Amino acid sequence: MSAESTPTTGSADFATCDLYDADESLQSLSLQLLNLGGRARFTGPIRTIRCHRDNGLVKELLNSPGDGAVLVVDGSGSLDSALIGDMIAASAIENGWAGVVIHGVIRDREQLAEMDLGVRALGSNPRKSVKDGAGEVDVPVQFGGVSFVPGATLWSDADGVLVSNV
Ligand SMILES: O=C([O-])CC(=O)C(=O)O
Repeated sequence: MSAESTPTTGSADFATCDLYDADESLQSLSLQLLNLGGRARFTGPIRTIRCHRDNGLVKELLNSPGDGAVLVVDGSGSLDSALIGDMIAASAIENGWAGVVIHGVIRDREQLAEMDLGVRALGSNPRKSVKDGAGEVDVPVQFGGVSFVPGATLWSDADGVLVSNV
């Protein structure tokens, strides 16, 4: 299977191992983000947010049309407050987002595990974030040795996360 022949949105049938074998230039995330959503395999074009313990922008963006995109949130790796929970995840599903990859934590872990959304994060914390809206949308972000550029494609499954180069 090649990356070119793989559907690029939604919960398509692919294997990240096969994609990597077909194209070793793909970026692979070594950071072991947990698979916490009910959709374990997801892919789509990347949108991004950079924020720190403030999920105002995350809530706003996931409440707008996702068109099959994956939102990558660089929460600077903070374990101190959740960047999404079940309400924000529900609005992401309603708005057609494929998934959310978070360098940070979530809450409502049991509920997210049952929801049809890809969710990867460092873990969970019941403490919520503030909603002042501080941060940046659709800027390139980096973590775990991977550069996440808006418009690049992300694939996530049980084995890990791959990102195309743009
Ligand atoms: O509102 C938040 O900050 C997170 C949350 O609990 C939810 O999405 O349900």
